[in-house]
Amino acid sequence: MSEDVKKTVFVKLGGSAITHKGKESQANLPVIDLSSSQISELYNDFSLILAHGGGGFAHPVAERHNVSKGIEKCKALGLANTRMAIQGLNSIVLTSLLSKEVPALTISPSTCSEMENGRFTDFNLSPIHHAQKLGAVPLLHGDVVYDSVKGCSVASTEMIFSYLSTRIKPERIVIGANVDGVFWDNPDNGKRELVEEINSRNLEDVLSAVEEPKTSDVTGGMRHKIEELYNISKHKIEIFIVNLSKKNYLRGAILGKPEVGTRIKAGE
Ligand SMILES: Nc1ncnc2c1ncn2[C@@H]1O[C@H](COP(=O)(O)OP(=O)(O)OP(=O)(O)O)[C@@H](O)[C@H]1O
Ligand SMILES: C=C(C)CCOP(=O)(O)O
Repeated sequence: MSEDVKKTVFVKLGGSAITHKGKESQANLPVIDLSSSQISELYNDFSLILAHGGGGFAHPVAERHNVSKGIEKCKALGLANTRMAIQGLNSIVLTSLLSKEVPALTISPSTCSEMENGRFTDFNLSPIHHAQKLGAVPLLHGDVVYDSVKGCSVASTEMIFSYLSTRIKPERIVIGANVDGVFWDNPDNGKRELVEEINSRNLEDVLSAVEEPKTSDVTGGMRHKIEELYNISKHKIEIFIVNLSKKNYLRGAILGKPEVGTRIKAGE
């Protein structure tokens, strides 16, 4: 397929799936490998921009060092420790992708972006474009970024996607997690039911069904994810949350036809 007809798809490998989030620094290697295999089948047909979250590697370290409160609280050592934790996970994800012959190139947002009070004000896209020009697949990750007000801020993958999506305009965004999508409790039958689509009619109800994170999560867990993604979907970008632990769910979502998952679609 020629470069100009390839559709851009952003893919997040969520920390809830690629790590054991309740334990510190434990990667879920089978899920990482399963994701890498599906990416390996598809990366030639799409212009993929990959990213991964912090999971049980970065979130506990960031929390311990109060990184979200800025440099006065966390000091350079807290910032450095958190970046080391995310880089540790990045190296595991990269090893898996390369083992499946996906030419992934890590681009750390902390080296090419800037924030102001927790929102991106600048993100140099050249490293992403250069990687793509060379036939490589950019691999970003949640990170700790220089902040002109707080000194440093934690940037979630969803915040990164939000900023990038107004500039790169992906066809769709796929968020992989350890759940089939977003659930709500059905009071009629007492069961948890998958929300097939989050839209303007049910957004508030869905948000009230979201539970507070049970493990360390400095970026706000599922609630933050839904809020950021809902805002991105206002730009007519298709968004799916799918389960990375299930065979071929990621593949289906990248192709735009997820077997099971939650679609986020503003405006209806
Ligand atoms: N209503 C809900 N439906 C589905 N999952 C929910 C709900 N409420 C809370 N959750 C939790 O949200 C978690 C996924 O969100 P989380 O932010 O941990 O994912 P992630 O993006 O993969 O993680 P990371 O930020 O580390 O990359 C699930 O493991 C689940 O426990
Ligand atoms: C905790 C850090 C450094 C990254 C958080 O990124 P996320 O897991 O995508 O929210």
